[in-house]
Order: sequence, then structure tokens, then C-alpha cells
Amino acid sequence: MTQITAPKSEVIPNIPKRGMPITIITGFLGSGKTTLLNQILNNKQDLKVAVLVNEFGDINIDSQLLVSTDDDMMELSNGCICCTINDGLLDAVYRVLEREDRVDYMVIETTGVADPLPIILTFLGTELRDLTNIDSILTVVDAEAFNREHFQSEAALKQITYGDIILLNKTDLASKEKLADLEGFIYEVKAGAKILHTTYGKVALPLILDVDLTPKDEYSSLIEEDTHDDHDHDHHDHDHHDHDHHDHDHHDHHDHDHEHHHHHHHHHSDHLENDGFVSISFQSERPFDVHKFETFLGEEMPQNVFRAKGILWFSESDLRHIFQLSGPRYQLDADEWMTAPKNQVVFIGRDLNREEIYSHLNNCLV
Ligand SMILES: Nc1nc2c(ncn2[C@@H]2O[C@H](COP(=O)(O)OP(=O)(O)OP(=O)(O)O)[C@@H](O)[C@H]2O)c(=O)[nH]1
Repeated sequence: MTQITAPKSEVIPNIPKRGMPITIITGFLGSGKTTLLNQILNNKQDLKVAVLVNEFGDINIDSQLLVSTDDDMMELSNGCICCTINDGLLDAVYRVLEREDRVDYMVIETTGVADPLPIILTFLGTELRDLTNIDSILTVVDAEAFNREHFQSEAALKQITYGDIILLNKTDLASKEKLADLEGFIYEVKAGAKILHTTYGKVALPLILDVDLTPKDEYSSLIEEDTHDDHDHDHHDHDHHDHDHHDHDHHDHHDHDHEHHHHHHHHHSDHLENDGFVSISFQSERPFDVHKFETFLGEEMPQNVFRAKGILWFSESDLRHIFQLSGPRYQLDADEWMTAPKNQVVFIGRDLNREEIYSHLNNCLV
């Protein structure tokens, strides 16, 4: 038993500052991050949770699946707040910290193609260090789609390296052999990894929240090399990329904004921004013909679309349709429109041809 003695001097002993606890959810495209976030929000009981969501693509589909408004900061029906981080992570975190209402916990969902390290360093290497406390990095892995090739994505591997808990998700879609092989691979990448098996992100919250697992000391050497001013940029990358990728898909030269912040963290693949993944967004104020859209999905959609999601309006239906495609499978769910109906859909993959996808989608409009 530890003896606790009152300090003899007037000097206040080192009281550890414990700021706002932060859980970071990472994991590759379509692995189940938003599903896990919804699980957390549904089961958080009295905890006031602020969620920050960041997406690879111009349109924030995820935040609309959490709540129905398109403000930057959103009140969720269950008393939580949700905020997009497309203007930069630091800004978003400060917006939450500066709120007057109580917030107990912050959960951040990163984009599927993000290396979590710059995000971790944003918390540990800036003044946020004293205001926040990274609790753990949760890495969601799609047990069906993931394999030892890790989608040829450095980010996918980093997500496992920096994950304090690995949620091997979609276990309903993977065989026992596949699960065992993936576990083997994860242990090779990260000795002593903590692995939890999940389906639809279902997990007892005490196993993943307030677990204080992030080994902050291990990041300190990385922080010292770092300057303060580069942390809030990493989330802008995809924005630039989205706006210009239609004519720069294979660009070798970076524009100015990319130049000035890629000198840290030893990103070897800077010339292949986001590991080559691009996103193409499509919006229309006109509805789709459901049969044409199904033909598009079944017969015309390019093979290299890795992930797609959207909120769809079909002329045949009064409902809002949620479209999710991840690897070989897609699903369409329906609920009520809370806004004026329109179509919003994002396609993600490598070497996507924008004109081809646009032409197919335009043909689906009534
Ligand atoms: N069969 C099955 N499907 C799942 C499971 N977990 C999630 N999904 C489905 O997988 C799809 C992608 O899930 P999301 O939670 O949107 O994935 P994400 O990681 O947020 O995706 P990005 O935002 O693209 O990075 C959705 O259609 C989910 O319903 C699971 O355990 N089993």
C-alpha cells in the first residue's frame, strides 16, 4: 500500500493536469468508424460527449447520419454536440472547449485515409496538451476486407501501429481462419496489441472509453522535433486535393500549401497524397430513378470504387435513402427527410475517372 503523506513544503507537488479526455477513432475507409461512433452515442448514458468528424470528401455524409443539420457545430438530439473539423482540428477542438455548456468527453473520428500520428501530435505538441488528455486511439479494422497487403496504404498500417486498441470489426463477415490470420498480422505489426472482436462496433463502453491507454511518453521524442505551427494543417490536405484532383490526379508537383507543411513526420509518400485515394462528390437537386441507379450499381460502377456513401433521393420514394458501399457490398436504408430532399454522394478509390462517374450518375437523374 502506498503511504500518502502531506507535502511538507509550501510548494504544490506535481499535480497531474487532467484535461478533457479524448478518444480518437481511426481505421481505414469503410471499416466501421461511424458505426462505432453511433454505438458510443447510443450507449453513453449521462456522459456529455462532443464528437468531431472529419471526412475524406467535400460533402460531410457522416455528420448527417449522426444528426440532421448542416451547421459546423451541431446539437445532437441526445444532448451531444457534433462538429466538423474541415477548418482544422485545432479550431474545432477550441470551439468545443470554449463552449459554456458542460462537455465531459470528446470523440474524434478521423478520415479513413489519415495517418493518426499528426493528429496525436496536435494534442501532445501544442497548448492543447494541458487542456486535453488523449485517452486512447481506437483502430477499427474491417475483418473481411483487410489483409496483409493493407490496401497498399501506409496510412492503413500506421493506423494499426498507433492504435492502443484494435477493434477487429465485421467479424460476422470473416471466417475463423481469416480472423486468426489477421490477428497474427496485427501482432507482427504491433507486439502486444490489444484486440477486441466486434460486429457493428458493439462493445462495452468501459472497455474503450476512459481507459487511459495512450503511451504519451513514447511520443515525446517526436514532439521535440516539431514546430508548433504545422499541426493544424493536416486536415486541409484532402480539401485541397478534392478541389483540384480532377486535373491533378497524378501530379508530381505540389502547390504551395502542400509544400510548407510536409517536412515533418517523415512522410515518404508525399507525392502520393492520401496513398493515391481520391474522392469524387456528386450533388443534385433532382431525384434519381431508382431502377437506373440500381443498374448503375450492379453493372456500370467502376471496379476501382473502394468506398461510396450518400444520401439519396429517388423519384419513386418519399423517404431519405442512406447508401453505403464498402468493398464488394452495398446497402440502402431508409428514414425520413428532415431537410429538403436532394442527392449527395461521394465515391472514393484510386484512379477514379470523374467524367465517367458523373456521366453515369447524370443518366440516373429523372
Ligand atoms: N456486416 C457488417 N457491416 C458493418 C459492420 N460494421 C459496419 N458495417 C457497415 O459497413 C459500412 C461502413 O461503415 P461506416 O461505419 O460508415 O465506416 P467508416 O469507417 O465510418 O467509413 P469511412 O467514413 O468511409 O471511413 C456501413 O454500411 C456499415 O453498416 C459489421 O460489423 N458487420
